Amino acid sequence: MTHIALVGPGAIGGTIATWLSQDSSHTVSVAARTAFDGLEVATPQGVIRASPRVFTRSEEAQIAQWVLVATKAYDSAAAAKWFGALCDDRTHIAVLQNGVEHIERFEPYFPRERILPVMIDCPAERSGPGRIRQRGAIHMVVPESAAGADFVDLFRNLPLDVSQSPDFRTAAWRKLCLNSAGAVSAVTLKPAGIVRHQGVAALMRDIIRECIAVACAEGARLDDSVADTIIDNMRKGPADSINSIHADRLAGRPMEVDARNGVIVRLGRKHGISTPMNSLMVSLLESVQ
Ligand SMILES: NC(=O)C1=CN([C@@H]2O[C@H](COP(=O)(O)OP(=O)(O)OC[C@H]3O[C@@H](n4cnc5c(N)ncnc54)[C@H](OP(=O)(O)O)[C@@H]3O)[C@@H](O)[C@H]2O)C=CC1
Ligand SMILES: CC(C)(CO)C(=O)C(=O)O
Repeated sequence: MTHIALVGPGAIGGTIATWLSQDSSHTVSVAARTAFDGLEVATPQGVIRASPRVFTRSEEAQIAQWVLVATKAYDSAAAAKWFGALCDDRTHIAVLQNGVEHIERFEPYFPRERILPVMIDCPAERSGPGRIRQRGAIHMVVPESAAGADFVDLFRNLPLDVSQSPDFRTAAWRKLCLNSAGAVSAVTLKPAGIVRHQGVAALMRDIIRECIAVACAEGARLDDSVADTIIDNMRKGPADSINSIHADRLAGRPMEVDARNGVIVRLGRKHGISTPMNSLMVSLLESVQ
């Protein structure tokens, strides 16, 4: 029996906690900021439900073997406040967030060697506390390592695609390419179908190409064809899909501007790569925060 604690039961955290709860060889508990009754996720395979133990105070927490953090990047310091109550010296932390700085966000609070970064690709939208629509398949990639193998094993009985990669850096940057373009939806308040406008697709391609240039300077292995592949896939996807930074703006929450576009500008500057389109997205989104 593996005890897994999930911190941040929103669109991603709620979906993953509900899936993990379908496997009776785990006990799943949830550290929440806002209390709720039960989880219900409309998945492509049908509706799944779970009633994990939900707590909002650290006095109610128990030590877990795995702590899965799925808060927004800007809530990382607050999420880390749970670690004292959830972790002992054997606990591993898995960071299910977008961006390329999973470890950097949590190493001020936890031993670096027990932090596992997770690239998660899963379009999920929260309609209310504990109510989520999982619009597509879940893919997760972790670095090849003993902890990575353990993490993959948590999902062995579930229909999720979870794998280890010898080149996690490339997987994370490839995902950031997609997310960098998602800023356009947050700026315009238009769902994913806006990519079908030719001028917008061209703008998104430019944003992604800047991301690719910085990714390569950081050691990822991506070429310019990634931009066309991402735009083609977005065009084929559902037009009404709302990405998570767009959802944040609609809900009046802070946005992951720094984790998704700011990081491209910051690291671009470090390598002498100019990133005007990502700078523009950062300025526009910061101006409406
Ligand atoms: N949604 C998506 O489709 C995808 C999102 N991602 C990434 O996954 C990460 C999570 O995104 P997403 O699930 O959309 O975000 P949500 O805003 O839906 O969920 C975040 C959750 O974290 C909770 N939270 C915040 N602070 C704390 C805290 N201190 N303790 C406990 N819980 C806390 C929030 O509480 P409250 O309920 O009070 O708001 C909320 O339930 C982000 O990095 C995002 O970029 C990656 C792939 C796809
Ligand atoms: C674009 C998407 C849905 C892909 O998983 C995502 O990462 C997000 O909404 O933040």
